[in-house]
This record gives sequence, C-alpha cells and structure tokens, in this order.
Amino acid sequence: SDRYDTFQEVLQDADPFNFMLTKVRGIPDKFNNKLAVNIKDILAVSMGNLVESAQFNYMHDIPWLMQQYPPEHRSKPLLIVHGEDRQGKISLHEAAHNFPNVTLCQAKLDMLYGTHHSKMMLLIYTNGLRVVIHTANLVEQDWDQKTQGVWISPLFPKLEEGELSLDGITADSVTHFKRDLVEYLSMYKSISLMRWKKHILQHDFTSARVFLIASIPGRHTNDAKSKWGHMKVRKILSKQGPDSAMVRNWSAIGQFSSVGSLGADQTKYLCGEWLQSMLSSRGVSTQYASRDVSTKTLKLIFPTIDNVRTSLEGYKAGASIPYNIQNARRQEYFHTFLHKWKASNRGRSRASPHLKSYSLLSPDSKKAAWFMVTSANMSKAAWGMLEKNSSQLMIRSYEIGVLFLPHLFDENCKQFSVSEEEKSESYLHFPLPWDVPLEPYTKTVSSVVFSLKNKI
Ligand SMILES: CNc1ccc(C(=O)O)c(C(=O)O)c1
Repeated sequence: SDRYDTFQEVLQDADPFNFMLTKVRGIPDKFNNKLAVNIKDILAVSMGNLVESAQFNYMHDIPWLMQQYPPEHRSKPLLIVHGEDRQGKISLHEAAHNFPNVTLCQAKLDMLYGTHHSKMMLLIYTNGLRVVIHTANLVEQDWDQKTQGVWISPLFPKLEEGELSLDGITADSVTHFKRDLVEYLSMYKSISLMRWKKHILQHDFTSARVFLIASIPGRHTNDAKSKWGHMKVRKILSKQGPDSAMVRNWSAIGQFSSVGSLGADQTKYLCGEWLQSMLSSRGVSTQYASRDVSTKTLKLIFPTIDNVRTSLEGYKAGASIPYNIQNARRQEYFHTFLHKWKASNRGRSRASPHLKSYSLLSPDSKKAAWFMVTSANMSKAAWGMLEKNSSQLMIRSYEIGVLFLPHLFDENCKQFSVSEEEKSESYLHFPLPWDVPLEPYTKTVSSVVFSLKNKI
C-alpha cells in the first residue's frame, strides 16, 4: 500500500537505499507519502531521543530551524557549521544569541570564491547516531515546493567501551564510510568538530552501504588527490564501479541547480576531466578522447525557462537556479548537452529542482550502473580541477554526497533497474528523482534559465 501511518513505516519502505525526496506542498498526497520526508519527520521524537545535533549548511535561518525540532528537543545542544564571515557571521551570531543551546562553527574558506555548501545533519540519540546528507538549505522555502534529495543513514549503534580502539577506525563498513566521514570532519581543524569526530568513532558504522563523496577546499596532492571531489569518484568507480565492457556506450547523467564557468570548450574540463571521472569503470576503460564525446555520452539536466515559469513557485524559483548570463555566453557548447527537468513519476515536474544528482544510464534508459546525490553543482569549485599537469586537485568549496553502487546492496547485482514500467524481480529497483528517458532542450541558449538576478 502507499499509505503509511508513521514516518517509521515510510523509512522502512525506503530500505535499503534510504534515498528520499522532500515533501512538496501542493502535489497529490501519494507523492508525499512514499519515499518522501520533511525536516520535522527527520527531527521527530519517533526517530530517537535526541541528545545533541549538528547542522552543516550554506544558509541557516536559526529561528525557523529551531521550530523544526520538536519542543522536547529545542533545548538540546545544537552546533551550526557554516561558512559565513564578516556581516553574515555577525547576523548569524545575533540570531543564535536568543538560543543558549546553539553554538556556531565557522568553516575556514581559504580558497577565493569557495562556499560551505555541504548540507548534513549529525544526530546523537541515547541509543545511537544517525547521519543525514541532503541538498536543502535550512530556510523555509528550500523545504516547501522544491525537489530536494535526502539520504538518511541507518541508526548506527553506540559501541561498547571495550570495542573502542585507541588508534585506527573500528566498526567501519566495506565502503569505509566511517573512515571517510572522520577524515572529512578532521579537515575543518575545528575544536567543536573534534568532539563530533569522537562521537563518530564511538559508533558502529558497519551497516553503511554508501560511499562518501565529499569536497574540501584546498590543493590536494599525492594520495589526497583521490580523497575528494571528482577524483574520489574516479578512484571508487575504477576499483568497484561497473565493468568497462558492460557500460561502454552508457551515458553519464548530471543534474544540478547551478552552473560554474567550465572553460572555453568541452574538451578542457567538462569532457576532458570531469566526464572522465564519471565514466570511470573497472577494467580496460576506453579513455574517452574528449573531442569525440557525443551528447550521447553525457546528458545534463537543468531547468528551462518554462520549467521555472510554470513551477509551483513561479519565476521566483529562478533565484535558486543561478546561471550567470556572461558565463552562459562563454560556454554555448554546454547547452548542447542540456535536457529539461521532468519528474512526473515523483509528481515533481513543477517542483523546481534544487537537489544535485548524477548517474550512469544504459542507452535504453532502463538501467543505472550507479547513482549519486550530493550538494555539488556542475562547477570546478565543487568537483575540483586538476592543476600542474594533473599533480594536484584544486577545490574551492565544501561539498558532501553519497554514491550508491548495486553490488553493495546485492552482491549478485551489477545494475539498478530504473524503469518505472519494468520493475523486474531480478534487479534492484532504484527510485530516480527524474523521469527517464530524458528530453533534450528544443532550442539553445534562449531556453537556458537565467536567474532572476539577470532579469531585474
Ligand atoms: C553561491 N551560493 C550558492 C550557489 C548555489 C547553490 C545551490 O545549491 O544551487 C547554493 C545553495 O543553495 O546551497 C548556494
């Protein structure tokens, strides 16, 4: 049945991927029942007796956020991890001043134009710890009528005293999710996050079946080069990704809500570097000569003007899909890869997309070799750019996401079934946020959304 009485039932139904979309005001109930969640569900008492939490994000409306916690939890310690400085930081401290349980942690942004874009909740309960990695800012309009992605971890039980090791990571999963999350938190070099690192270490993460894909600002060299951004994706896919032979003519899919400056032509960054990571696979992977990458090999999803105009929010949705007009004119090649936003299977064709998702799709659009949901938009700042003859990866922003590989959920499974029509028994069905097959743009730049900022 698609009727669930409690969110616990919704969560059980979401097993084993636990990948959901945020509830949308104004669409039929059935699309807000199954595989849908709102922030109050995540913070509800039924999820556990909260001890303390941490909210990593780009935008925090603190009074609004406090109202999303149930009354019983509003006085529990809350750490807000942000990237604000100067006036933004002052405003945040003023807003936090009224809530004695709230402390702030300013993530250092050493790279120009970098942002603290990561969106994650760490929730400590009396009986365990939960990680939520998502794509929504902590402001009301991000949770109202947009399409946002949310991954809710299993409840990670607390380790017994004796199970703790003084060095190294115990009770990790085969995806090394715990090791990678600890390393991500360490990179902030913040005292308040040292505490949270210890909390992570004290819990049993063996049930985590996703890979952590994160970005940390900086110039990463040697082993660190493959710990972050698109090079982490390249490393995982080349070791544990699909067989090269199976995915030879499959398409990389990128879906995002903002676009950076990607260079003068596609052979440089988009297809010459970033796509090489997304098309990585096990075995002899044909290094795509980036000039012969066709629009078959790479399909990008970005809302058209019509998508925005007819969205539930109307034109103001454009404020969250910034695409700078000067930028767009410098990279007209980008628009040849673009496809419309369509999500009728999830009842969200009119819920403007703010999630970011990536996948590798079969030519018949019925199978996926992997799926990723992340805060990372289609930009060098988010995914990183190789420099100095590919000896270092330069990243500007903090980002965080999770990667789903079929064999981690069923060792005999090499592909996800993603077709709504053929829900075959032999394949695991993965709930995509957007409709397949994808629909290409009919025109070029004129249909590309320019944020309202460029209109006014
Ligand atoms: C420069 N600041 C941002 C640019 C893009 C986005 C996005 O996610 O589309 C966000 C955000 O919403 O976190 C912030």
